[in-house]
Amino acid sequence: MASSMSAATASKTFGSNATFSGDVKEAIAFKKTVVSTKRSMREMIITNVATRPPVSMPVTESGQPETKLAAWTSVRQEKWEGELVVEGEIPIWLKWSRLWHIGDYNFRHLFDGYATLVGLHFENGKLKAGHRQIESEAYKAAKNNKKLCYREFSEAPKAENFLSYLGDLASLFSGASLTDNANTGVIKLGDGRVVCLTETIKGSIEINPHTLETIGKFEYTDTYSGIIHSAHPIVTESEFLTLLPDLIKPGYVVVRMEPGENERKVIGRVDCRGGPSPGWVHSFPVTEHYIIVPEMPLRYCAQNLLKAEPTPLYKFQWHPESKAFMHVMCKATGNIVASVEVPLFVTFHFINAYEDKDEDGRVTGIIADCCEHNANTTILDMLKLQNLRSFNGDDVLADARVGRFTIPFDGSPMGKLEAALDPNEHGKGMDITDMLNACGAERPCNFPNTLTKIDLVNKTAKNWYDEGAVPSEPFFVPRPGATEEDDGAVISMISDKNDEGYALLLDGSSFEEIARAKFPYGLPYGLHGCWVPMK
Ligand SMILES: CC(=O)/C=C/C=C(C)/C=C/C1=C(C)CCCC1(C)C
Ligand SMILES: CC(/C=C/C=O)=C\C=C\C=O
Ligand SMILES: [Fe+2]
Repeated sequence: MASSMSAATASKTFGSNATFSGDVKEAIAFKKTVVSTKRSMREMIITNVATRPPVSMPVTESGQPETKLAAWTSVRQEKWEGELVVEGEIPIWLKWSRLWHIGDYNFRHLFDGYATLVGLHFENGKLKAGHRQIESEAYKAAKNNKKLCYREFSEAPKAENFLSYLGDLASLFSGASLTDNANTGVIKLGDGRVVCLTETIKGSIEINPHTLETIGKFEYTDTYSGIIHSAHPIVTESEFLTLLPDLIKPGYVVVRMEPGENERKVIGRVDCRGGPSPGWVHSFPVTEHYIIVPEMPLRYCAQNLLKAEPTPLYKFQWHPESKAFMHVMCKATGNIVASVEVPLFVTFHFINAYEDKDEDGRVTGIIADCCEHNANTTILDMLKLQNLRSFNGDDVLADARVGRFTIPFDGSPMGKLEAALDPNEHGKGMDITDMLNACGAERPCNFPNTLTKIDLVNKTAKNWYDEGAVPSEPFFVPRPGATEEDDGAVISMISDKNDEGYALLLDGSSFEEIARAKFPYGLPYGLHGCWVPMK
């Protein structure tokens, strides 16, 4: 990619020596050939898989059996640990997976589900793996009461009467009724603490990356009283940067937190240029000197936040009349150095951003790339579990592209948004990216089903595809001593046909398969993860 590496990627490093403890008494160990590499076959010991409870096969509205992809099902037990052997030298890999139902309660959307952490640890040729539920208040309350007790992404407990609705209103604005279900991402702070996040601020939960145990709520000690933040802060060894959407006075507060601290300090503020509320900021990009604040016309909606039943766009509303903008804030001063109108867009994930310079080295503008859904909000509906489970061969995934924003610094009122490469290179599917590597599409499909490596200089892509399988977010791990940006391994967790699943390793450069290691059972689709270097 013709750009500086993002801080988030640069912070992923190698480590070693993570251990998982297993309950030997309960363990049901058996030998099974599970790892195939191009060179050898190896053995794995799996623990506790026999505790898998029976699961009934879900059916679609028309009564047809649904897909046997574990991706769209619940994880089958709260906890599992096991070990298998591969060649390699990769540290703990934390990755998300989901519990879609609790008791009889079934969630509706991919962005719902109680958080399960999945850890992969490759060390000296051995792969240890495990998963464990995060003990959020929302999860514990749902488990104890056998019903939803907090407002989740697409679901809310139903108010029993008008008075309790009024109480709900108050508790919404205080944040008390919102979930702390940290099901979206996991970050390693510069001081080594590992925190799981979602878009509610109270859903920041510290975990032990070795055991995957929940340590407790990550408390911010500043006085900021807002309730939501971006799901993807930018985290480096030296700082944590995030955006706090202001729903009262539409805008965004940009904050920074130092390693070892729990206090976010304000860098600056951006007022929205459109209304009636700030645009959804699932993620945002930064460059060396600037923080880029996107103002997307898919905006938070206070009325929808209050509804118990899902609306077509959940907690959001599409406001094309409010237009779309990109703002650029100087990291050092908090001043806004550019604010341009751009074509309408829909994105969850920014990929990267860099400063464009003239011959004298002066910054002339910003280039920012994202996974862009052609300003089409139907992607949110597509990600309903019922839609994902009922794939019947029709090509229903809406087209997406690498959207490249150009934000000039010369005072022009308009910026540009164009495809950075021909979307046919990646099957016109594009999301869930780790810089160069993302998920693309092999049509027909209803969800991104390939791993794709995008080359934004030559405007080409290399694709990996396994018929019927759904890959999770690819993770690039550089080889120690690498000088080329793609010298390393790409790892993804694959949900395979027939309820199976495996960890996949691709060569970062050729994108050829190096190894795969089968899990004892398929795991539900996970969103984001991170590397935790071991001491
Ligand atoms: C793209 C993606 O993964 C989005 C996840 C979004 C989440 C988890 C949003 C969560 C929210 C709540 C749980 C309640 C309040 C509103 C909102 C921020 C939408
Ligand atoms: C799964 C996903 C977003 C995850 C957010 O964190 C987006 C899928 C988009 C499909 O094209
Ligand atoms: Fe995300």
